[in-house]
Amino acid sequence: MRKVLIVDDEPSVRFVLARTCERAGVPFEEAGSAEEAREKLGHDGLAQDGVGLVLLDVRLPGDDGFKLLGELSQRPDSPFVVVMTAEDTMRSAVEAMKRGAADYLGKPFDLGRVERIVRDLSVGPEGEAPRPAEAAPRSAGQADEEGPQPLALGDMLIGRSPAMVEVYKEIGRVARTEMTVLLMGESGTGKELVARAIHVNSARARGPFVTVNMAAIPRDLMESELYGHEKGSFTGAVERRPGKFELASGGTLFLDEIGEMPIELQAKLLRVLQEREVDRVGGSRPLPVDVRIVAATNADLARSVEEGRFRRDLYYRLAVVPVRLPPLREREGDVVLLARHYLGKYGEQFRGRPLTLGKDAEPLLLAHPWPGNVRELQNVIQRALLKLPGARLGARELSALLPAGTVADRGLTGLVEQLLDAGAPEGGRHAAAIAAVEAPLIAAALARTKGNQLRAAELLGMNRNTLRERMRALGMKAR
Ligand SMILES: Nc1ncnc2c1ncn2[C@@H]1O[C@H](COP(=O)(O)OP(=O)(O)OP(=O)(O)O)[C@@H](O)[C@H]1O
Repeated sequence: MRKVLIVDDEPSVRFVLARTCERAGVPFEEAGSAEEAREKLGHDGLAQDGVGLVLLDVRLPGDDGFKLLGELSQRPDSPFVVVMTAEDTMRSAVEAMKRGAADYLGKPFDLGRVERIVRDLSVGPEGEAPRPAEAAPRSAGQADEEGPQPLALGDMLIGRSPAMVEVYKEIGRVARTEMTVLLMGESGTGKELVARAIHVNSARARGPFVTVNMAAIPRDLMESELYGHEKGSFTGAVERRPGKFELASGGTLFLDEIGEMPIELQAKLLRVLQEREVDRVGGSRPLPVDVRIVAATNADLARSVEEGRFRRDLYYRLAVVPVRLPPLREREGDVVLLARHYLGKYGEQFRGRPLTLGKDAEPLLLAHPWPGNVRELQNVIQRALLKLPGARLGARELSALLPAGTVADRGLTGLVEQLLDAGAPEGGRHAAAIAAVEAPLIAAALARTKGNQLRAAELLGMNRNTLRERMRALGMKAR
C-alpha cells in the first residue's frame, strides 16, 4: 500500500486528516509546506512503497499548492493529488483539475468522503487505477509554468454548492483537452458562462470565443451564418462573408440552443465536425476548421433523437463530454450568495451603492422554485432596485416581487415541500420553514397597522416584546 502525504500549513487540519488516514488504515506522512513536501517525495522516490496520494492545500507559505501540483503532474510516476481548499471555489476547483488533480474538495471537508478517497487512491500497484495523466492527456502547448490564469470577474460563476463544485471540476477537466462538450441545463442556468469558462481556461484562451444562437437565426440564413458565403451565391449575398466557423478559428465556437437546428441542416454540421473543413455557400474549395466546439441545449436532446428531431450520429458527435448544469433550486444555498452578489452589483451600478439582503428574505429565496433560474433571480433583483425605497431587501419587499404569493399559489404544503427539496439553509430546514411563514405574517400585520408594533402584536395575539424579539430574530427592521 502506498503512503498518503498530507500537505497543509495548518497543524489542526493535518491532525484531522492524519486521523482520517488512520481510520482508513493507510500509512501517512505530513508536510507543512511545498518545500517540505518535495523533500519527502524526493526521499521516497515514489517507489512502490512511496507516496501514492497527496492531500494538498493551496495556500501554503512559500510556493503554493498549485505550483507543487504542476511539478507533480509532470513526473512520469506522479502520485494522485487531491486539492483541498476553502478559497475562491470556482477558480481553485477549475485550476486544480486543469493542472491534473485527481479530485478537488472544498473546505469544510466531508471527512467520510476524504476517507473514501484515501482508501480508493492509495491502493498499491496491483490494484492500480489509471493515473490521472493517462486518463486525461494534457493538450499540446499548455505550459505548466504559467500561473493560474485569473478569470475576469465577469466570467466568474457564483456558488459553492456541491452541485456547482462538480461543474467547476468538469470545466477544469475538459479545459485541458480539445474535446467537444455538450452543456445541458434549463434556461438561465449559466450555460454560456460555463462555455466561456472552458474557453478562457483552455490552450485556446488567446483565440476568439464566438457564439451562435441557433434559435435566433432564421433558417434560410443558418448555413451562410455558420459556414459563410461567396459574393453573389444567393440573392442578398452582396459581399463575400466569413462564417462563424471561420471567425472562431483558433478559438472556441459556442453553438447555443443546438436542439433548435432544423434536421435537414444537421447532416452538413455533422460532416463539418467529422472532416474538420467547411464549404462556404457558393464556394469552390473547402476551408480547414480549427475550432473547439461547445454546444448547449435546454431541451432533452436524447428525447429529440428518439422522436426523430435530432440526428443520432450528430448527438454522439456533440455529447463527447456531456456536462449537466443543475437548476438553481438544486444548488444548496447558492441562491442567497447570488442574490447578495446582484444586490451589490446592480446597487453599485444604478444607485452608486450596494444594496443588502435581509436575513428574513433568505427563506423566501430558498423556497421559491426559480423556473427561470439565475436569469429570473437577476430580473427580481433588478425590479427590487426600481421598487425598493431603502437599501435593504427584506422578506416583505421580496414577497411582493416574487410571482403572486408563493404561499398562496402553491399552498402551505407546496412551500414546505419546496423547502425540503431546496438546499439546507443556515440554521436548518425547520427554522427556515417557520421563518418562511412567520416573516410574511408579521410583515402583513405591520402593513395593516401601518407599522404600529403594539397594534400588530395585538392582532397577532402576542405581546409587544415577543413581537420585537421575533422581528430581531428574523432580521426584520421596524419601519
Ligand atoms: N453561477 C452563476 N454565477 C453568476 N452568474 C450567473 C451564474 N449562472 C448564470 N449566471 C448569469 O445568469 C444569466 C443567464 O446565464 P446564461 O445566459 O449563461 O444562461 P443559459 O443557460 O445560457 O440560458 P439560455 O438557455 O436561456 O440561453 C447570465 O447573465 C449569467 O451571467
